[in-house]
Amino acid sequence: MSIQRAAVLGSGSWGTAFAKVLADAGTPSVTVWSRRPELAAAIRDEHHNPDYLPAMWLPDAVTATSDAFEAIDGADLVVLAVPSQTLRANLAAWNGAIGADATLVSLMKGIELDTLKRMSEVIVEVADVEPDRVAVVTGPNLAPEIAAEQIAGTVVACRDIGRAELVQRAISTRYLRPYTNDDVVGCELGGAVKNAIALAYGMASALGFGDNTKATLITRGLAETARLGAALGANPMTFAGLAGLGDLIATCSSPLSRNRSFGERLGRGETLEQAQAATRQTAEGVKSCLSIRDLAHSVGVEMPITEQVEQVCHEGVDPLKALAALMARETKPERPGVPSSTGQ
Ligand SMILES: NC(=O)C1=CN([C@@H]2O[C@H](COP(=O)(O)OP(=O)(O)OC[C@H]3O[C@@H](n4cnc5c(N)ncnc54)[C@H](OP(=O)(O)O)[C@@H]3O)[C@@H](O)[C@H]2O)C=CC1
Ligand SMILES: O=C(CO)COP(=O)(O)O
Repeated sequence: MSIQRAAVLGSGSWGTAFAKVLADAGTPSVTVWSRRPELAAAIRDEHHNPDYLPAMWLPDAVTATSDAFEAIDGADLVVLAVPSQTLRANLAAWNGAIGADATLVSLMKGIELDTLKRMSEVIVEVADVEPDRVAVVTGPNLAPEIAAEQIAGTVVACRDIGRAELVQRAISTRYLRPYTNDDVVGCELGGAVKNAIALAYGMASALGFGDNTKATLITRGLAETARLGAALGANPMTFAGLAGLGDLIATCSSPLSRNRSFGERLGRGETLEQAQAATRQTAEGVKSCLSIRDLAHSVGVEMPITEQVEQVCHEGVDPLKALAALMARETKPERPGVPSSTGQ
């Protein structure tokens, strides 16, 4: 069995690059939904997206429309690529359009404000589908690099491994190698939390801190991600994989990352409003640091880096003071609760 017709809902950087991946992997028909008719026309008629990925040319199998119902009609794969905080309203507007057997794929890396739900949970609730029908694609996948066909790995997470394999086949190309995983919780948390950590990394980088600082942020950022994951039932090994460490490294170290770049702006002294005004694309960590912090509190988990990122973004705390606050925390074992090594 293979995917014959895919709908990609969202024509930003990742939605558009993902449409190319699907077509390059052999999907005969890929329809992108763009909320702006002029952008849908550019993708459909000129085979490129001048606003997000002007250097990328799309295969003939990719077309576009500004009518979401037209995109979804008959699709056996429905890919969601809108900002995390608008997903609920977007999906509600498309209610009833998604076919009874279609597989739904989330590309989004955020946690919903207020409900504290992961994106797959929002999809299950609003589209009223079984969790087994929802897959998550996540990993070190900066859209401009994928668009340029630079080699990368990714993860397709789904509770139903047969469905994960279906999506795996649908996006397997000479430049993208997908692995399956049944740990949806861990994969989604890895993708969401790395955005908050990349904001911290960007701040530290703009403040002139060096590689020791950056390595510490990455490593301790992963530690707090894994702590949250453990409390929410994720497999700890997921965080050592592409959806955890892999994505965290790519996002923190790349100047292409919107989250890291946003953090750099804050580190240079811009206010949240100034940084937002200068940024057109989605930096998910800016809002998700709030929901991740609240999610951690709800299960009694400490996430000091995420908490300080929230303080800088939403309470106007000076990034240098946030770093000082992290350093002033009580000293503790590297892995609290894990028995000491008995090796000599
Ligand atoms: N870019 C990347 O490298 C990667 C991104 N992701 C994740 O994918 C998700 C989508 O990101 P990405 O494509 O990069 O984001 P972009 O910011 O590049 O694009 C956002 C898209 O969503 C649309 N949009 C904005 N607001 C709304 C709304 N209220 N209702 C409906 N559509 C809206 C935009 O339309 P318009 O152009 O009209 O504003 C645009 O098509 C995010 O969760 C991100 O974390 C995951 C992996 C890689
Ligand atoms: O998720 C991404 C890479 O895997 C993209 O990161 P940014 O949203 O920070 O650009």
